[in-house]
Amino acid sequence: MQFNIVADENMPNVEPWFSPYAQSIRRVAGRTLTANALKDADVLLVRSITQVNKNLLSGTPVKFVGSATIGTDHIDQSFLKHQSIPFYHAPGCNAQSVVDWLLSVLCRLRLDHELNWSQKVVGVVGIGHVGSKVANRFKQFGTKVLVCDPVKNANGELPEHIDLESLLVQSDIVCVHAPHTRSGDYLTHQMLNADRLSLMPKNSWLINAGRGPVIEESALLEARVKNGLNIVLDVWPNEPSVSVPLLDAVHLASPHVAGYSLEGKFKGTEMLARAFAKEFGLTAIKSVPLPNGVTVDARLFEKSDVEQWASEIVLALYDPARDTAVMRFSAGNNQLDARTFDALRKEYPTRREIASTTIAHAPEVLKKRLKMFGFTHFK
Ligand SMILES: NC(=O)C1=CN([C@@H]2O[C@H](COP(=O)(O)OP(=O)(O)OC[C@H]3O[C@@H](n4cnc5c(N)ncnc54)[C@H](O)[C@@H]3O)[C@@H](O)[C@H]2O)C=CC1
Ligand SMILES: O=C(O)C(=O)[C@H](O)COP(=O)(O)O
Repeated sequence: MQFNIVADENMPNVEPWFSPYAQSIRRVAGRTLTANALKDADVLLVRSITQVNKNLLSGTPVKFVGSATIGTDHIDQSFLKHQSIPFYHAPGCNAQSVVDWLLSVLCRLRLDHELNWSQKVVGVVGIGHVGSKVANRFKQFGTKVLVCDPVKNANGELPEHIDLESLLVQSDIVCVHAPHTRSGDYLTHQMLNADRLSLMPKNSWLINAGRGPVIEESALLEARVKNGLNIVLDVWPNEPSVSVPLLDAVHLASPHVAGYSLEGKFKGTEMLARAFAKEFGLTAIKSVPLPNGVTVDARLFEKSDVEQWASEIVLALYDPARDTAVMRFSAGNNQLDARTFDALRKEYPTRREIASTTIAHAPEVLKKRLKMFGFTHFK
């Protein structure tokens, strides 16, 4: 059986993974996709910017939907289930990318704001694929970590869970890795509102790489002014638009790219291809190899302080200060508009993960520090 496949234009490797089963592969702009563009489609492959629901799929022959993402808040899964359309996403595909993004953020804050983050109390909200890796990485540095995940706790999976309010009161740095949900017992829509943010210690830090609407924009701005809250955002309350007052209020900004490592993107497509092959009883191709990772010469970043030296090396892979500057430069008077936000993501430069990177000429003391960040290749 051969399929007509419609895939988001920003998904890598669709051709090598899907061409063995494809009558056609058509690339489309995910944000503006309409039912009309799916009138002959058997398979729909999307990213987070396509709302997949009754409006999009009614009257189309689509019989498989895949999203090369961790998050699923753009998918009406109950509609798909009701229509018996199999749906797969890519749990965990870019979790390591988000961890690496966070480490770069912390290194930038260490250098620019002397934030000695590894000695602080860090609260992690949402302990799934991303949050659990984040918590474990902090523990490598000996950091005290508090965790909040009421869903896992209710299932008896997270005995160390503390409630959100206690976590906010006790943490110097809060990292949000929760999904965006609008229903259920533990909905996260605007979960971080003015009352909750007011619980955070003065001048503490809030970092969100989960979903934007988990935090209320007006509450963030108020907490910045009233409580000196320091803010880092990869995801935005009204994404894809970003208001200039909010962009001005944050210390570091990026256009929803925490998950954008090459490794994460490759894995997302691969997971969908394997799920697709299994669903239709087909044989998946073996692999699409990743390009070789990069080598960084430690001597180019030498500093007398080993923590600073390691930070400079992490920032050589990815520096969120660059994204911050690009977003500010690209914004108009009142907002960074949706089209510009999407363009920044579409044209995003290739980023490699820490674990794919080789460090050359690092002395033992530096190697020891770099291993804490997840570097494993040295020469
Ligand atoms: N910025 C980016 O580029 C990326 C963002 N994401 C976002 O990060 C989110 C987390 O990713 P994963 O860890 O892979 O997802 P996951 O589904 O593995 O874990 C999410 C965790 O959040 C927990 N959770 C649900 N409601 C909660 C609440 N009210 N309070 C605290 N925790 C709650 C769940 O129980 C679950 O353990 C995704 O849903 C996605 O929206 C994911 C990848 C990249
Ligand atoms: O996987 C997720 O969930 C994410 O947030 C992705 O990194 C979002 O990337 P796009 O699908 O919007 O390209």
